[in-house]
Amino acid sequence: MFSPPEPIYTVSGIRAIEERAKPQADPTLMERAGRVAAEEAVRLTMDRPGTVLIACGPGNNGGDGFVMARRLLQARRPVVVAFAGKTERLPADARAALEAWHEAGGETLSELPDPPAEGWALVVDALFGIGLQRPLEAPYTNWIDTLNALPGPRLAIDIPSGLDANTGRSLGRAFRATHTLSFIALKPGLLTLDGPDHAGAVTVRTLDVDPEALLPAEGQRLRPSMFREHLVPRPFNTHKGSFGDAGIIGGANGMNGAALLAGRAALKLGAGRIFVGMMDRDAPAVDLMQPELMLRAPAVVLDAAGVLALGPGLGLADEARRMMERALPLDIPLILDADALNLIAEDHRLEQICAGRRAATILTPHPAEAGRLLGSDAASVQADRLGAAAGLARRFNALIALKGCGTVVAAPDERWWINCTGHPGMATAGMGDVLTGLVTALIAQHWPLESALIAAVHLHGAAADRLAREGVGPIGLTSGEVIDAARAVFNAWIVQAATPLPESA
Ligand SMILES: NC(=O)C1=CN([C@@H]2O[C@H](COP(=O)(O)OP(=O)(O)OC[C@H]3O[C@@H](n4cnc5c(N)ncnc54)[C@H](OP(=O)(O)O)[C@@H]3O)[C@@H](O)[C@H]2O)[C@@H](O)CC1
Ligand SMILES: [K+]
Repeated sequence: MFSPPEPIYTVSGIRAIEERAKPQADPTLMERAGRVAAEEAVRLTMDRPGTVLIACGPGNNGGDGFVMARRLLQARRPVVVAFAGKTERLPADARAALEAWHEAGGETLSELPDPPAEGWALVVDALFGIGLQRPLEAPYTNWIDTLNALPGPRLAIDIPSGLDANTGRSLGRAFRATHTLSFIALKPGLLTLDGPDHAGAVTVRTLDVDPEALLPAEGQRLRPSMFREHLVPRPFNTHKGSFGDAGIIGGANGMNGAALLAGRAALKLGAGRIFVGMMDRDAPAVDLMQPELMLRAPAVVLDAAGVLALGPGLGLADEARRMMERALPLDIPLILDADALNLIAEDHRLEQICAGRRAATILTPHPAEAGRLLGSDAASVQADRLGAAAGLARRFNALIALKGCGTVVAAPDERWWINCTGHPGMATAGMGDVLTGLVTALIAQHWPLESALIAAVHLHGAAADRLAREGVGPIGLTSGEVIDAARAVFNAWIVQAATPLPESA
């Protein structure tokens, strides 16, 4: 549960580590990679006797495949190698690996063979790794289509072929793995955008290299250990005033529910008092499902809140714009989502006030909102989620949570994290409002902003994961259900955090 955060490196980072590790590496990194890949193949085929198919490509990813094949052959596992490249164009290490495979008695085919009657025990993709430069074309796309159509377990070596290791974008076509064995460290592309749909279960083998000793982590996979120090039981001698005054402003006509969901999430994650300012003058005066919430006029909430979230169902009317003009200069932390972001995107003056704020700001855009803020569009944001999140963090001097598959959190000082909790059932109405409420609650309870955002993002997904495990969703999951589950997961974390670590940890 509290395992350390895992470093993530982009391709240039991995290359830099490789350069530094290579001179001392004996056996070579490729030898090590092929060996651990063979071990993984043995593990995956423990109860599946039969032949392993390895598809090898024109670079060092293919070289890993040749070493793997040799190791499996030496372990008396039947293995077939298909090589989609030219021997004379292979890089030196990969060519040596191919020669060693031939010397060990192995053969290479130049086309993918038909599967045996009983099917392949395992299909291995060693076509392309982090050296992929451009969208794949025929014949590689045909190879990948054929491999993807094969039943049974499919193992990708380092990264599924066709996936951009930096962005997670499928370039033309990408291998769909059930398992990915990645070397040295995680790459962002495994964790965000199309990555999780293609990588399956990801395992990292460091190849006896300590990446962080050679290059500080560029990013990190989000883990509860990063905010463990704040997961502490409440002292007995406290009262509701000890846990902060959270304000939520939104809930325009037709969107009352968005503000209520955010308020309920803030309540159930422990904020002391929650003021919900409804933009809709005809909104109910009380949330009958959650009468603990104090529904007030938005102007009252502006004055009452120690931390303020603007956006859930805020709308784009002039009153909403005026509310933003009053809220942005306040000297309290602000969480901006949904229409608060859209208003900033369409009003240069609001944008400037927001970027120049002295107090802390958090923006939680989805890709379309991020696109509007950056003056681009959702597709451009998705083409480089890390870059978009980092760009927004710099532009607004704010913490950013760019939502979507593999939410990217970015800080203005260039640090970033990728979250891996959550599932597609979360793509439903109100889910962003709940996240807003969770972040607001933690800040109300005096968590440092960065920890609050990271914890809320992780918790949001972990709550949905817990529900899915219990049979609630993924499809049809509602955001209201996530609120109750978030409360349960959060309290469980606090109990676990108080449990002493075993001696060996
Ligand atoms: N880093 C490490 O520490 C370690 C790395 N190791 C392994 O090395 C892998 C990286 O190897 P790599 O650099 O040779 O790149 P790789 O992915 O095999 O592809 C390059 C080849 O593909 C070609 N090519 C590219 N795009 C193409 C396209 N769209 N369509 C067609 N061709 C395309 C490109 O040709 P070109 O672009 O020049 O035409 C070149 O021939 C890494 O993922 C890991 O598995 C481990 O051995 C040990 C530790
Ligand atoms: K691969």
